[in-house]
Amino acid sequence: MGLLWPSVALANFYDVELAYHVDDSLQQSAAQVQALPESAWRSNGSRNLSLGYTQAAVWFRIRVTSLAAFPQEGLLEIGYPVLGSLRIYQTEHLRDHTLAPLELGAERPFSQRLIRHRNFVLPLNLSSGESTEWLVRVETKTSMQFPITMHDRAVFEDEEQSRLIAHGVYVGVVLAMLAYNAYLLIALRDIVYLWYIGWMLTFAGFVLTIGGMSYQWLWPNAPSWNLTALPMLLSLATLCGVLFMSSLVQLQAHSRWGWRMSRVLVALQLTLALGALVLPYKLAILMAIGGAVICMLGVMFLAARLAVQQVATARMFLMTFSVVVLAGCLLAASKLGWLPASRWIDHAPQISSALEMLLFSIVLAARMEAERKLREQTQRDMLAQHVQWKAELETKVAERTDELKQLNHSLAKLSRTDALTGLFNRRYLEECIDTELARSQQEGLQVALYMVDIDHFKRLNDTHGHAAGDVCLRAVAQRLLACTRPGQDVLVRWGGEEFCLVALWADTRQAADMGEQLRAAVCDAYIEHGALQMKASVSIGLAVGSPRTRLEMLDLQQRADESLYAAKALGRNRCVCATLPSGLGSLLPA
Ligand SMILES: Nc1nc2c(ncn2[C@@H]2O[C@H](COP(=O)(O)OP(=O)(O)OP(=O)(O)O)[C@@H](O)[C@H]2O)c(=O)[nH]1
Repeated sequence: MGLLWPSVALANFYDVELAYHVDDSLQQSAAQVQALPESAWRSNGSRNLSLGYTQAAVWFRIRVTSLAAFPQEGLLEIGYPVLGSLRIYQTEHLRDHTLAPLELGAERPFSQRLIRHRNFVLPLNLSSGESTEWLVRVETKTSMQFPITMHDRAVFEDEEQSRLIAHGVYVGVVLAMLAYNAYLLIALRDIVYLWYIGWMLTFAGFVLTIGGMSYQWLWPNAPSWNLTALPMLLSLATLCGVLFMSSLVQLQAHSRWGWRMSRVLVALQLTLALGALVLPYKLAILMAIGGAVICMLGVMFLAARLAVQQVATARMFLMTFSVVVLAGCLLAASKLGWLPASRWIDHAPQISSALEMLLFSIVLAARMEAERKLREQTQRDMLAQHVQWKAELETKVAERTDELKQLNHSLAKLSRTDALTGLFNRRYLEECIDTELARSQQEGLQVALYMVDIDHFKRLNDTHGHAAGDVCLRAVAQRLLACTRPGQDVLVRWGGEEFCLVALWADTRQAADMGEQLRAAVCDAYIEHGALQMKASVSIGLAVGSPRTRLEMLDLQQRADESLYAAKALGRNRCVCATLPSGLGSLLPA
């Protein structure tokens, strides 16, 4: 710290008196001012006079007496670099009218300065006990502040090194933060970094301009721009600050009216920034300061509201922003004389804004981290949701598949079943033929194929009605089914009043016995339909053989058909077997 802030005790080698006189007419000459009585001069004992904004010319009288016991090489520093026009006279030279006054000021090019420094610095060499007096006429559009310091030249140069290091550190921090955030802006494409960069640039520009550094280093030959830049940079910095805060805390998402209010503040600052180009400096800077104060209060109010609503970034913003506000208050208190002057306080804008930039970077990093965590959590939630949905979908698909299977099964069953009798249909028999052929061959059994036809069914239908016919069909089907061996014989409704049975037997006799059983089962008992009692009989054509192929099976079926015709021709209610040695003939009488 000793390096940056060396002691100023050497200033005590000089006795400095400062007084001022206000020339409202703007016409008084240096000689007239010098001739003024002592009562025309005012002084409050301070070396830092602040007279606010004035149209008048103010004459400052500086008396310096060396207290040192040896000759002193000194420098007089007027520490307010934005003063517009200074005309400096050394009183002992006033009688010599050939000597022109020294002209300085922010309205003149930087190159006119005696010593190239952001403040106005004059060399002042005094021998032991020697006194000198200076008259400085100041006219300025800025506030009339006149802080003076007498320095020992060696100490001043030493201190200047420290100041340059401090400025260098500040500019270095700003540049590093700019580069870092420009990288983040490009990498993350998050607009908040653009406003942050804008705020850093304009705020650092404002701090450097008010400290005279911009004029010295950036635009030394543009004195009028220097005055325009100050209010403009202040308004632009405030504008970027509002946009940064609004984007950082996602104001639009959290508070509609807060967001609208921030847009109003932005519009105000934009107007003020453009106004700085055309308005007189005094009006522009006062409006810019007013606008900045309004925005600062507005932004803190909005951040505080969101902080109360537990918005984490708003709380972080509020804490960080308080640092700058505190620095601003310290600076103001110091300028108003409420606090003793201190180099720390003089550099408060630089220190606080550098600190602010660092802290906001931490806030942005914390925000990035929070967003990363949120993104990861969202991904985890989505993954869990996805897994759950997948499981639910799989369960549903399995359920639907089961239902479809059952439906298919039912459909298949339906497509193979006769709706009236409940027996299998002809299609089912088609499907079974291969199995039956294979089984007969494996087990060495003969295939017996029975074609069963109800006798005079048309007459029954015509006599008792179609419904009675249906009842008869169902009863015959059940009686035939009762004669079959479950799981072995295949009985189907062939069509109309006709049935077909395929059964495997060891020999023709067994097959013929079954034919007789079928015939007898049908005609043995009445079929009842309400009060009606019907008698039914069937004719059966039987063919027995050992078919190996579907074609041979078809042949067997044709022979059974022929037997059926024969049974009908022989008088019905009988079973005729095609393979009996006696050829087509009645097995049993009706
Ligand atoms: N009620 C009813 N009648 C049917 C059904 N399918 C066919 N029929 C009738 O069955 C009768 C068959 O008559 P036919 O082919 O002349 O035979 P049939 O009268 O039994 O004479 P034979 O066979 O020579 O003894 C027709 O009248 C058909 O309308 C059915 O599902 N229900």
